[in-house]
Amino acid sequence: MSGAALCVNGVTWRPRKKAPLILHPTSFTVATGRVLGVVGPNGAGKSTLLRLLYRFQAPSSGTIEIDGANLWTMPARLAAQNVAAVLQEQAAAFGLSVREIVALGRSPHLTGLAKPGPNDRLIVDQMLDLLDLTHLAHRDFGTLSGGERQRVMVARALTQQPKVLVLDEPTNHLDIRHQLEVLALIKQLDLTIVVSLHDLNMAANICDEILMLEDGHPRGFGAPDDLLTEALVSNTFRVDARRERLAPSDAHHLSFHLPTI
Ligand SMILES: Nc1ncnc2c1ncn2[C@@H]1O[C@H](COP(=O)(O)OP(=O)(O)OP(=O)(O)O)[C@@H](O)[C@H]1O
Repeated sequence: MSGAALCVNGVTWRPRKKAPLILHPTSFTVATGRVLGVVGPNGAGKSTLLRLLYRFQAPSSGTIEIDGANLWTMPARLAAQNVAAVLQEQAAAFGLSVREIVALGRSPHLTGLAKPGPNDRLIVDQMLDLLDLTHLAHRDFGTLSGGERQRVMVARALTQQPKVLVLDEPTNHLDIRHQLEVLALIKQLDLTIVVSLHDLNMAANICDEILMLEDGHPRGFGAPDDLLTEALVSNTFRVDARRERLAPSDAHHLSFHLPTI
């Protein structure tokens, strides 16, 4: 797998013509293999932006390019070879096993009515192993816990071998161990990644750049240490944010308190 440059130029989104904008003009570039974190309070527009990136809803204006190719004018199959997504809410896939769900990730790579070949099966096995799912391969997806389902969806997205991986709150439902594993995986993947996260310390830890959204407006873009200042975090989230350095790593750590009146 290898990443691609993602270039977002002035995208906006509104649910219908003449409705107020939910996402105001937003532009940024993610270089090949970098991890962009999208953060902001509830209702800031994080999922709305992500939906434009995995071709679920079209931008009302602006363009999204992957290595210079317009994501929204390329054929759907090509788009699916370029971008995979892991979403917060997964439709229950009744009757399908874990292995069958993960194997669905190969669909954009199969031509016509072609059946999966040995290479496709090998990729599925590798991703089941990577996400610690081999022992669950034959279980009905509908019987899994929330965290197990989340790992299946990450495995399916990786089986798609995309260039850009979009993850909406990927650590929801995961216990601490599996959170750390999914975050370590995100850090180590040779892909371009856009991930929305509520935990700002987690975002600072795994992201190369952060985009801060508030009320559908981009409020800042930059390296975590530069962007996540006490002032920006306090103003955007309406809290008192303190930033200190942790020993012995010397990494920044944010803590939050309700403002005293
Ligand atoms: N189809 C729609 N029609 C009208 N409003 C919408 C639609 N989709 C989203 N919104 C509104 O747009 C705003 C942004 O929603 P979005 O889900 O993108 O926020 P978010 O930053 O992902 O929030 P959260 O952290 O709570 O998941 C919210 O106020 C939401 O109610």
